[in-house]
Amino acid sequence: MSKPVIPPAGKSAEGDRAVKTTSEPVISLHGVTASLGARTVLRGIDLAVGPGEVVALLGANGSGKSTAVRAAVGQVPVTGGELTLFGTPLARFREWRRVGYVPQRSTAASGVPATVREVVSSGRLARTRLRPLGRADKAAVHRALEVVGMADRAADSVNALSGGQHQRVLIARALAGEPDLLIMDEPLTGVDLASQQVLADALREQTGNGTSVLLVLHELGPLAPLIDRAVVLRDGRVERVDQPERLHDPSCHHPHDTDEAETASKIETGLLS
Ligand SMILES: Nc1ncnc2c1ncn2[C@@H]1O[C@H](COP(=O)(O)OP(=O)(O)OP(=O)(O)O)[C@@H](O)[C@H]1O
Repeated sequence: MSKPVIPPAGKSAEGDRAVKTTSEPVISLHGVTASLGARTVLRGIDLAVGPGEVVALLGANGSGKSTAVRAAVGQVPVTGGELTLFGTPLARFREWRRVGYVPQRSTAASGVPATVREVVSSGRLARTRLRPLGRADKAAVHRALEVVGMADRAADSVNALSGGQHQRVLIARALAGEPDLLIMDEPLTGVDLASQQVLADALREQTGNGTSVLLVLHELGPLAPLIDRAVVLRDGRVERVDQPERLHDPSCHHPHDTDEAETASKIETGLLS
């Protein structure tokens, strides 16, 4: 199998677009099935994210979005179909430093009094192994903290943060690893609108450098312009795939085009039925 082409940091937008159309997906699910307990949750998911692409997983509560991304990072066993990361079947994939994962609303606190900087630094572990953080590692940690607007809280205990601030720290931890693929499960939950815009700007910068993003969302919000494709799940299957940027482009709308407006609004909520 040929090696995937990942554009280097600082690559031009034109170059990224060219790579998008020609390279193999950084993540690919084909007919993927998965069960939780006795319940079949994924019933044959097809999904692919190319280099530099941003794909949103939408759908009603319980449609299988979290299960799909958890399967992609090996947290839920796949019972059928094919799942590859960077062209390698999941079972043989070892390059986890290339993947940044932000789980669904969880806390950065562990009972152990860690500082914000320590938690974000742990995002470099897969790169540094057990070596102390070098200058480049510290710079990446600082930059990730700045990107999410938490640099001034670096020395604070994570136990002293609000829910939305925890979320920003977890996003910074994923960004600190400078991943080629960022997988985020509802990163906007509990994050105020201004911070959502900060995250949108951060993601735009990451994707400009060639990072691919797969994220679970309930609302596109400020991320809408970044999203190349919205994959809507329903009852463990892909119900439809849309291009929200086109749907949100006012030039694409006609005042009387109520069907399209209605579809756009349903995609916005992820409750397309
Ligand atoms: N541990 C579990 N055991 C059995 N069933 C589960 C388990 N966790 C989740 N489920 C079920 O799997 C289905 C899909 O859950 P999942 O969390 O993937 O949905 P989701 O689309 O991410 O939902 P939400 O928007 O509410 O986060 C749901 O019907 C849920 O009840």
